[in-house]
Amino acid sequence: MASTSLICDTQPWKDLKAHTEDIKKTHLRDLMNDKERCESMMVEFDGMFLDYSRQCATLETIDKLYKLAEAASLKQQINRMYSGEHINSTENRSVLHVALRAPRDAVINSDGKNVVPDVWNVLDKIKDFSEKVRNGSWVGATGKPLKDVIAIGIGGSFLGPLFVHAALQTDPEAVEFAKGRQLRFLANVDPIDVARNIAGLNPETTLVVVVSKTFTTAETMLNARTLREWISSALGPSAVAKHMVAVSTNLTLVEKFGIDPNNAFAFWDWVGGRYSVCSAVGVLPLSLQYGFSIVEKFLKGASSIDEHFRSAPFEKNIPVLLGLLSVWNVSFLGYPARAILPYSQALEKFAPHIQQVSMESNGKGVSIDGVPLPYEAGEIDFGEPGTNGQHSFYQLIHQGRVIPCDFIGIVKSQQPVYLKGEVVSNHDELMSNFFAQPDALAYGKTAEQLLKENVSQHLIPHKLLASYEHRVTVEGFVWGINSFDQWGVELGKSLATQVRKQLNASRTKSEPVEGFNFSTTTLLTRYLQASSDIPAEPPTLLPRI
Ligand SMILES: O=P(O)(O)OC[C@H]1O[C@](O)(CO)[C@@H](O)[C@@H]1O
Repeated sequence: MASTSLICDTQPWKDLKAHTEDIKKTHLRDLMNDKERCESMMVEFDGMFLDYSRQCATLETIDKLYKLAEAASLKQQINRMYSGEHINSTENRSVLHVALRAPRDAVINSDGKNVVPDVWNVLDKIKDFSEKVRNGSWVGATGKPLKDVIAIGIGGSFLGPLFVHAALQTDPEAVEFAKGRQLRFLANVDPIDVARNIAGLNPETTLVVVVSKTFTTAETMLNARTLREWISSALGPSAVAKHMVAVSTNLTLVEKFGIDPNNAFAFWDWVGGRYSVCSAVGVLPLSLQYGFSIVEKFLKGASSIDEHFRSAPFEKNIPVLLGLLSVWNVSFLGYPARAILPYSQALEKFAPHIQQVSMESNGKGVSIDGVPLPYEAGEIDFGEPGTNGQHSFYQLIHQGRVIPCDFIGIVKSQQPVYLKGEVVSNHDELMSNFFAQPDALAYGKTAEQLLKENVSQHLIPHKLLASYEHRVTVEGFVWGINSFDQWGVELGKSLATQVRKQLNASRTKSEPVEGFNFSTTTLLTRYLQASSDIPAEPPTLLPRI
């Protein structure tokens, strides 16, 4: 395609538009009776089993979607990503999170340089450091082992690591490695989050990891200063060297903050924040909690999907199929939302993480060349683990609106329970719901007959993660947008800077609120008035719980 042309001007897009009318006349119940169709809508790779037969699509739809992919040069776009081209053109950067989990001997170039050795240097450094902390050869300022970790970070410097931590918390092997240790995440600038994080912790035995790609994010830096004060007021300023380390691409600012660059773990501008869980962003805190060997397994799983995404033909390529179906649902069937429904409590933080990966990536109104899009891109992602969601928002999906759902099932529970006298194990009970709900949605009242279907096979978080990352990429490539920048978010940040300046000026010099619209001026003024009697407290006076 020419650089300013849009995918909606291509014949495959127009064909799909026309085809939508036929599909709308078809009931999913009838589509589900076509065994041949259903069989061809099941794909398996390395322990993952995808069944997309409950999508409102026929084999003809899928064929037309492949043609759309061709028109969007999807294969070439994927190749460009893997070969380190600057596909994040607005920021003039490669997009190479796949290099973070590549095997040691892989070659992945960015700007003519193989980045894999750099990746492994950092991984080796993390392995070494986390082992020292875990075995007590790296101790705190008073000689005590550091058994608790607070990771400070927000957005991509928080959600991915939190998702993996939540998934590992009940994994029997990981639990053994984590004995006697705690990992907490401090994200919100709300002082309540600080209070909750330090509750019950002793600075003497706490290691703080400041995680920020830019090392400029206002919330993270204030939280970092707050915990620096918490440590130095208790143990003296020199204790910071033993109790604070950093993960960042900006090592200059790390040093300026007062963290020894030797205790900083680097990553690179070719890693987007929301794609950074496999960099030191996730690997460091998780290795401190569970040991590097557990985290390495995670990287290997993601790498397996990376290879699959790069090389599998589209009809067997799980992220490509997921991406094309999402485009179909959003841009052709007009369904703006998507529910992510893992039937696994261990995946409780998966939907919030994917929310950022997907919505910050593809929530765009212009094409990569700056042309306003005459079609919707991105979707509203939300979700909860089953069965909890069933008792919350499922009713609307059953009878209110059509919302495409990702049902994610796990074959083996991390913590199997089978009570004597019960008909099924607790996990079977969970999975009964997993099998029932998609059919209840597809068929209405005939769900009972379909409970016997075996939809899912073994599924593990690292593969799930990489598959979803690549799905977002596929959608972005087809929609012709840049999935790797986030200018909307940047606008919010600069407006917050203006507000911060105003609050400071009003509080310290009684300057009136100016330069904002009527509504914001009113609200700011009222806020300043109502909070004027709150005394300034040094961070050391934060409540100790
Ligand atoms: O890691 P940093 O630089 O602190 O940024 C945190 C988050 O802020 C954003 O830039 C915008 O919210 C995200 O993309 C990023 O994950």
